[in-house]
Amino acid sequence: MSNIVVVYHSGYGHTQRMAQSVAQGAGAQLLAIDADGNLPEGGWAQLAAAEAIVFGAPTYMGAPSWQFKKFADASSKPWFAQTWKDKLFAGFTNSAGVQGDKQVTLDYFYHLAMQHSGIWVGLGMLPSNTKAAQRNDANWMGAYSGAMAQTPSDASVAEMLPGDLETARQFGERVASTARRLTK
Ligand SMILES: Cc1cc2nc3c(=O)[nH]c(=O)nc-3n(C[C@H](O)[C@H](O)[C@H](O)COP(=O)(O)O)c2cc1C
Repeated sequence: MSNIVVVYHSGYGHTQRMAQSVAQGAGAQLLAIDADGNLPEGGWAQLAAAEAIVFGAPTYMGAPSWQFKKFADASSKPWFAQTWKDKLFAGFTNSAGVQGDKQVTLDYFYHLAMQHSGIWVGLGMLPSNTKAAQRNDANWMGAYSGAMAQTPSDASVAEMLPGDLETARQFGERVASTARRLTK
């Protein structure tokens, strides 16, 4: 089995639920960035050992949360030594708006992966965008560069949309199957 780590921040639990779906699909370990923007003990070693790293954060004010950015800045240490070079990378985000500037967050994850000389894995799923499309179809959000979820601002974690969570799960499967192909 591939060694995949989903490293994420979630302020209020919604992005954490999405992270759990990605991890379920990928057979990945979850690594939470805490409210102060720090990893738990052993977190950096977990990332160093990973074949694939999946970034996740809510979109706050049109970008990843500051806690994720603090983690990203702290990753300048592996960047200096290029120790994450040639790992697979992927990303996901969740926000209240259907658009809400989520793409900026995915783009940030992509650039972070490129700074680490990684290999980017996109969503790999056609959008559900016909007249017959239903909100809970896989990739109703129409994303390409990573997985997106939209959670209304007054929705609880339990009320997250099953279609978005299923999209996240399938995205995790894709990261895992790509990792298997590259490492066999
Ligand atoms: C400080 C802050 C900024 C936010 N900015 C945006 C935004 O730019 N676009 C958007 O669509 N939603 C925005 N939201 C809504 C969150 O993305 C949304 O509530 C999300 O589900 C929160 O995920 P979490 O529970 O993992 O923190 C913002 C929420 C907060 C608290």
